Amino acid sequence: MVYTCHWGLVGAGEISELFLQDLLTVPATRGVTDVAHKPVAVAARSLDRAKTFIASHVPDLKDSIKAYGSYAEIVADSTIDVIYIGTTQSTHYEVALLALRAGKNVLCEKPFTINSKQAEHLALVAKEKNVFLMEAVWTRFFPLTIEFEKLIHKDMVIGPIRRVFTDFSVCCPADPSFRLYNLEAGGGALLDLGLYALMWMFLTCYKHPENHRSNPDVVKAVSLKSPLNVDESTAITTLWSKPKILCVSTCSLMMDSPSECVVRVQGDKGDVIIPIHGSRPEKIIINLTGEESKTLNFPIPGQGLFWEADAVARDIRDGKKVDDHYPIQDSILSMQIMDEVRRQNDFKFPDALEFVEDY
Ligand SMILES: NC(=O)C1=CN([C@@H]2O[C@H](COP(=O)(O)OP(=O)(O)OC[C@H]3O[C@@H](n4cnc5c(N)ncnc54)[C@H](OP(=O)(O)O)[C@@H]3O)[C@@H](O)[C@H]2O)C=CC1
Ligand SMILES: O=C1OC[C@@H](O)[C@H](O)[C@H]1O
Repeated sequence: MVYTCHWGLVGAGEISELFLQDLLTVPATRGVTDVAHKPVAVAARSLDRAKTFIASHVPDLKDSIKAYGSYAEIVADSTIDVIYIGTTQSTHYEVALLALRAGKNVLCEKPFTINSKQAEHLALVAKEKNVFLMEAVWTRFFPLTIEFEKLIHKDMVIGPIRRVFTDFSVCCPADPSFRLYNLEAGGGALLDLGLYALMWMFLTCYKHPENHRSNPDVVKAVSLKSPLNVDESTAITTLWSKPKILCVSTCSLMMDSPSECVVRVQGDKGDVIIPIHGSRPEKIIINLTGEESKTLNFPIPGQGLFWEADAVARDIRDGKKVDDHYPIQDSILSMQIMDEVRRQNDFKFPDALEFVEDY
């Protein structure tokens, strides 16, 4: 039997539109037959904005998707199984608390929060309320990513891993009206883009079978600040002593990632490379010493946000409170590493953003 997951979308911005379009694609087009999705409602900070969002992006559904003019209203809607938070990161903590306290399951856009204390608090509230909580790091759920993990860890195609380079950079207009250059919106390269570079580090080093999900032994980082006070470029070196891997992860708002390679994993027998296509990689290249280069293709039939939505639907169907593939503990560690990078570089957000309730 097909399980249909009922979604409520919070925030009527860019990513909510892409997420909504992906919820509406037919699951069978990506080979999925066990779960389906139904968007039930969209909330914005004004009713007009929510209505305009629905009417302009999904005019055919304007009578079947509800519009709410406040986030408090949507989290009280009993027909919704899970709330998707697509607001700016400056608000994730506050909006997720609102939804969790209303007893709702939550999928919250990346970066999960501003700091790790907020992330820990959300995990605690989700546990108390016995609801599901996950950070929406969509790329983790791509078939490409799952194959990448299998190739390097299970199949060990390149033998023992020695060194890893990961990057995610996007050339952005240096303008505070753009959220990535705006400190008040939780901007900067690290939280928004560095998170992807750290994701590949997590998959390669943290999830290495010999690492047993231990923290890195060393985290050393340098950041270049913009006059607007956000980090424009950051480089993070991590050392993982159990599998004996050195990893360099970089991010920048000043230039795009080199298209030929955002991830390079070097092992004794060769390299595994992922070239980038925006934030939606579609190829894995395997270069083994003395052999012809091999390219594996993973076309994305849509935006690619539906794979994380499918995983959430299965988790909710099965009564899980944490996703096995991306447990909340990994989001907390990711935020802890970013806290440490910011501490080493004296990079603080305004107090109102760093705020954590006593818990
Ligand atoms: N997974 C992915 O590929 C991507 C993820 N993201 C993540 O999604 C989130 C939103 O990004 P994006 O959609 O590009 O951003 P937008 O600026 O397009 O939308 C952000 C939304 O946040 C809401 N919001 C609530 N409070 C505030 C506030 N105080 N200031 C500004 N906006 C507020 C607004 O909602 P309202 O409509 O209610 O007014 C607005 O629609 C970010 O955390 C980003 O990192 C972004 C791009 C890609
Ligand atoms: O998550 C993201 O991925 C793509 C980027 O362009 C965007 O700014 C970021 O939020």
